[in-house]
Amino acid sequence: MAPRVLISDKLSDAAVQIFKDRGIDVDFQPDLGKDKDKLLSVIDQYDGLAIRSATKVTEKIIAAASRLKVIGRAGIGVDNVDIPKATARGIIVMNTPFGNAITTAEHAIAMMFSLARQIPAADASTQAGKWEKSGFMGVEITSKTLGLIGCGNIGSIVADRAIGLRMKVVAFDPFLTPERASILGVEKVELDELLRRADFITLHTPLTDKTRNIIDAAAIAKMKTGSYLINCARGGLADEQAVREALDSGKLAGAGFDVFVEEPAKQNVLFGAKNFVSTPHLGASTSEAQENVALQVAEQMCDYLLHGAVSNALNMPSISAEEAPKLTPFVRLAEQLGLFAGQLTESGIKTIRLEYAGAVADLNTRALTSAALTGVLTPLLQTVNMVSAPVVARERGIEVEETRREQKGAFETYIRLTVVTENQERSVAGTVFEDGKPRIIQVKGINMEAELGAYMLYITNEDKPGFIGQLGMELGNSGINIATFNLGRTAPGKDAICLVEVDGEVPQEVLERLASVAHVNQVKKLRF
Ligand SMILES: NC(=O)c1ccc[n+]([C@@H]2O[C@H](COP(=O)([O-])OP(=O)(O)OC[C@H]3O[C@@H](n4cnc5c(N)ncnc54)[C@H](O)[C@@H]3O)[C@@H](O)[C@H]2O)c1
Ligand SMILES: O=C(O)CC[C@@H](O)C(=O)O
Repeated sequence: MAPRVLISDKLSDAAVQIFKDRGIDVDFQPDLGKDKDKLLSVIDQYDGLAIRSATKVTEKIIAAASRLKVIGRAGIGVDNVDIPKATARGIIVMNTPFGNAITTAEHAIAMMFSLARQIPAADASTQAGKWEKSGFMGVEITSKTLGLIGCGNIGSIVADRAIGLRMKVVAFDPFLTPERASILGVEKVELDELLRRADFITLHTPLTDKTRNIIDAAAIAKMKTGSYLINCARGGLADEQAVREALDSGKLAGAGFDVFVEEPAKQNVLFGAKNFVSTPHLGASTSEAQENVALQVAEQMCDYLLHGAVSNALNMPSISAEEAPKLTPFVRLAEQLGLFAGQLTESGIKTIRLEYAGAVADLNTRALTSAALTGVLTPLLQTVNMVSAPVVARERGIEVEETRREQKGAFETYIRLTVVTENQERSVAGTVFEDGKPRIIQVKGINMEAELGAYMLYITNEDKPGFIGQLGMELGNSGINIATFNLGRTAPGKDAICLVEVDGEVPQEVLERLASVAHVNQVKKLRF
């Protein structure tokens, strides 16, 4: 069955076409996202949800989204998605980090000109027939200092445009390296210095605990009298009440906001203030940007739903479309190793160790580790997947270790997984042969070569004559057909391990009879 995607916000039609062309069943209901109850009632029918900012993907929506695998945000900010809850449910959240950056940077520059020349107020006055030529004295931008708070994708483009306008640009961004600042032609400064020196300040950070109200009354007090403030990033970066007071007192000569603490902003303390210019979250609203983000999100969601390729996910390492086919058999192997160890683990897990040797070490081992963790945790939790497994492991205090190395041994490439519990340490290793099928090559240090089927028996025993015959007879007498049989031992007459693939479920009473066969130490059924 083709995956089903719901587009619940106003996305460019280009996205719909991409989904259709790639064989995905798509429902385009651009206003559905605003109707929380309706969304809640239909979300369980979809594998993918494509949104902009109007759809709020809350904990409740995520809880009801039993089939959902991916949420695609056509845009940058994902503050309308409960990412921790999505992650816990194994749902990938992806965005399109570059598609609307130029457009948003241009909006910030447009705001700067609007403020410098009071264009909106002058326009309203002129169209009202007032011709107030002396009422709208402006300021020149050339040679003024622009202070960027946040110098990532959008901030850097704003810097580039501002330098083109012959402005001096200073930037406060703790993650901006001096090298990058020098490439961009901006001066990296601390916040206080920026506040003190800038004629125009523009905000380009996400809204976090650190950036909320980064422009508050105390920050405004440090700014130049007659300076300007622009916010085209997120409502809440500036304290709206404090900005209003600064506009009223003339401390700020103007402020331009595209984003508000509460959106849609039908009322706001800033409305009506002198030289306050506002737009209704239009930063990303150009046909070019909307086409870009719609195409990109649709492609990314299709790549994931159809091929498992992951790009621009906020809660999962990237797997390129090119890499996905190479990775797939190793993902299966890693998950099988995890399932194997997870089903044999009965006490609290302290550490899960992954060792990648040979060619597999050059692949995306973060994704493989996620797959292995999924396998280990599935017998305990059932609903865990590659997105949620690393978080679940962390929450449970499980230490995850990963090592990679070149391999010169018998197998060209292999993965070894070790689970350390309070009581013991158990390792299982596997490889992928040329046929693309995963094989188990070592269990607890004992070499063997076993393909895992859906129904397996794991038996540990002493290596004694007659054991195999007795085991086969017991299974045969119970009507259970053996599909494959694999043995390994430490040394003749010593510890041995037997992996038997059977054609169906083995009832409990048969397991008990097998456990009582002479020389058997342990019998456990495993499912893959
Ligand atoms: N108005 C709109 O329609 C619109 C459109 C696109 C993006 N946005 C918003 O614009 C903002 C920036 O987007 P971006 O693509 O440039 O993001 P980005 O992640 O590329 O850049 C953000 C920058 O902020 C910096 N930063 C983080 N914490 C900081 C702090 N405490 N102080 C200073 N800098 C800090 C980061 O180091 C990073 O360089 C986001 O909030 C995004 O949601 C708004
Ligand atoms: O979708 C929009 O119109 C706004 C997008 C913008 O806020 C973003 O973070 O990308």
